[in-house]
Amino acid sequence: MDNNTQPKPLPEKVVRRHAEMIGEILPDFTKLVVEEGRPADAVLNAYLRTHRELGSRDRRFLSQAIFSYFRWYGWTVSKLQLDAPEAVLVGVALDLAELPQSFEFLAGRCQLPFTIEAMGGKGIEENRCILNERFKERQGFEPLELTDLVLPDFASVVDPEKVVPCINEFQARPPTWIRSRTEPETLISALAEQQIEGRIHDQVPTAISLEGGQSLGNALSGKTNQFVVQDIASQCVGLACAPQKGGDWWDCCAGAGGKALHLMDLMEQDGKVLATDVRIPPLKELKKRARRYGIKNIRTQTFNAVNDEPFTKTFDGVLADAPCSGWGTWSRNPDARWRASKRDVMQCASRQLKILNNVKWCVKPGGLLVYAVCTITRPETEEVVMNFLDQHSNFKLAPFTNPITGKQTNGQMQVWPWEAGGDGMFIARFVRDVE
Ligand SMILES: C[S@@+](CC[C@H](N)C(=O)[O-])C[C@H]1O[C@@H](n2cnc3c(N)ncnc32)[C@H](O)[C@@H]1O
Repeated sequence: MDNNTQPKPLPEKVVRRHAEMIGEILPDFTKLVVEEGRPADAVLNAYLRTHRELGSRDRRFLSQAIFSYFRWYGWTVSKLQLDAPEAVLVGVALDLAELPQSFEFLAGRCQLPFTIEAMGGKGIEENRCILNERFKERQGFEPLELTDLVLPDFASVVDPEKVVPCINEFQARPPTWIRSRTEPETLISALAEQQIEGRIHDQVPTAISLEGGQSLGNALSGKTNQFVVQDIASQCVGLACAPQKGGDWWDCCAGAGGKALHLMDLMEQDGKVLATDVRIPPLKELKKRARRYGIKNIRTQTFNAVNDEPFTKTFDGVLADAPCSGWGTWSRNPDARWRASKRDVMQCASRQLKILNNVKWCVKPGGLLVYAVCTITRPETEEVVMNFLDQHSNFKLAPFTNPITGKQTNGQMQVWPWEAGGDGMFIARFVRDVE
């Protein structure tokens, strides 16, 4: 969409339909997401697949409504016990600086004790005070606290000093990041032609951010093999691996291959990557993506990194981008926090250590083992590293440059969500003794 033109007003029957949809679908969505633990984007996509009659403005409306609803659910539903339409409305008002037409219409039908206005851009603390003031006469009212926006156990597994800044960060949608596979300026110019502002990161010249929600397919059509959508924190993992040209790497939890593709690009296609995962569908997707990007030397294979016998072959580097609690991605997936638990964190930590213990056999003497998780909990980050080092005296932390700050690490780094405006991510790099 051309950002300089005002969107055309929607016909009343459309905004009426939007308002009705909220009451119809939100109760089921809430059950599926909060009680049955299904990701909101998967639930929404499944709904859209069975409702082909919905067009792009309906999809935009639903996406905004649902993500704002889950982002502020801890205040609106858990604490204030608002019904779905009111909770959606307050959530959207907290997120946006201007209420879109369908939400204005919804406001006319809601039973709030005050006239709702857009509150986005004011800051969470100010908005918390405003809402406390507005709802204080409600029966059973308890003041809203920042910590209502995460689960009660949050502070017991995250560095206490980081609790407030993390919650602040989770309440806003981060930019979309792409990794440029060409001169980044080429992409910046192509985006500018579509009135989209792309910004190159100060320290990571291949990382470009754009405001979230832009359709890249249209803006960069014709250039789709020249960039990869990849969060800045995820790009840091490949940079920490720093594979040498001609290198032989194993990406043992490769998924759809965001990092495997990056490793090949960093080696300028001169090298090879074995990409394994316990699930077949993401590996098929990886193969498709590699073909689209013209990347040849990635071989895929299923492998259970916890239980399967490690290969007898050794590699220059092994990357374990391990399954984790995902708490670093809560700004992008605001619903995920409502099905999180400390128990899950502890189970993830135990599985992560098992993966490292299993795949370490495949690191060449003098080779690298890189551990990455998109989370911010201590049990899955520094404690996994401590336990691994305690158990394996032939591995040491291998210092590397923090790609975001340009400063030297001691071999491990936590990317906090506010540091780069992306996901939270932890990276540790070990080197195996030469013997
Ligand atoms: C954080 S994701 C990997 C993302 C991927 N590296 C990327 O950059 O796109 C973790 C992956 O680990 C896989 N996984 C989970 N348990 C596993 C296991 N026991 N062995 C191997 N892979 C596993 C999941 O299927 C998931 O694809």
